[in-house]
Amino acid sequence: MIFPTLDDLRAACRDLPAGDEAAAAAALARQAVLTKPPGSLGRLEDLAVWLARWQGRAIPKLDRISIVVFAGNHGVAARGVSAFPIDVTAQMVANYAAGGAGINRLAETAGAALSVVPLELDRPTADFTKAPAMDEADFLAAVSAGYEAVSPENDLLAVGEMGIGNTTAAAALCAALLGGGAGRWVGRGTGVDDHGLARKRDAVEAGLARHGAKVADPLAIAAALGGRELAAMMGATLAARRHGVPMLLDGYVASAAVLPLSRLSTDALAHCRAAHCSAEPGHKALLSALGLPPLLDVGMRLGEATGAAVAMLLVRAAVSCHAGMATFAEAGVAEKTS
Ligand SMILES: Cc1cc2ncn([C@H]3O[C@H](COP(=O)(O)O)[C@@H](O)[C@H]3O)c2cc1C
Ligand SMILES: O=C(O)c1cccnc1
Repeated sequence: MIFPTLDDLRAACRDLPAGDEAAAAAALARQAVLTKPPGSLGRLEDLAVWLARWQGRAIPKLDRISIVVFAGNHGVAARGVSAFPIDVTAQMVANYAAGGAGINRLAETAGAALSVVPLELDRPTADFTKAPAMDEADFLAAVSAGYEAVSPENDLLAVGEMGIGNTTAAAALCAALLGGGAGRWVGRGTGVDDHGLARKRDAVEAGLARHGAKVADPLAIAAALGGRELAAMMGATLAARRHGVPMLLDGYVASAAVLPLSRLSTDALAHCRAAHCSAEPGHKALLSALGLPPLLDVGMRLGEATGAAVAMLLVRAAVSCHAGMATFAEAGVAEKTS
């Protein structure tokens, strides 16, 4: 296990490696001489420079793109906070293996290798309204599993999740670490009705009442209110940073999972871009708290890294232009005069 103690994990969150400034500068310089008015490719230009910085290459490549989906089960689901039964988590893991889920199709479309990591599905976390969702050992095992799922060889990574009840865990994390009350962070998830929404709000409020005193310690909050798949996404995001792998953040749940990391170290998510803004209403405020404007806003609210997979198409477009366009000199095109 890569993090046997919380202190090991805390140490790994300090002194995070910076990106490659020279590669980023070279990419920026190249953008300035490609045959287009400066800045005319908008955020595609930023994506090319961002990839260059974290890959350490002036001309980034996208030969190895990976998507890892972590699955976990939640004790709080027993409180009627999801529109679907808890068994759906394991059933969807089988669906991933059979190739029938949304992320199977979108990973293939994006040219990404998909792997799925189920995390003790037959042992749901504790109901966080009654006890911490995970004890320290459970939490560290999940963070370690996430860290170990990331290969340093990746050119680009996204992580996603499957876990019935996890939009309630995500809302509880946001409410604890960002404030504003349960109502600001709770949404309909898989599509709960008004009664379900009220049960979610009650659960989040009960979780805050029980564990809110731990807010000074983001890792304690992640263990008390989160879930195994959220902890694993946090571990994977830390691994990507330490290995210099650029990453696309998926939806509300994936973004909430990395919030504790950003509370531990202000620039911990410098290697990340937000793929999209989920239709889950708290996501917009969460992304703004993380300082990460979304690339897309197309009403998706599926999780599974599906939003990130769609944004990979935009990243591929960015690299195709950056690597393949002619410069003014190469094409004999006159440069800007005023
Ligand atoms: C068939 C199905 C496939 C999914 N794939 C992702 N989710 C998404 O919905 C769940 C969170 O919503 P809630 O908090 O309301 O349970 C997570 O599993 C998430 O990944 C799914 C949900 C369902 C039902
Ligand atoms: O945006 C998400 O991550 C999300 C939204 C609804 C259900 N599951 C995940």
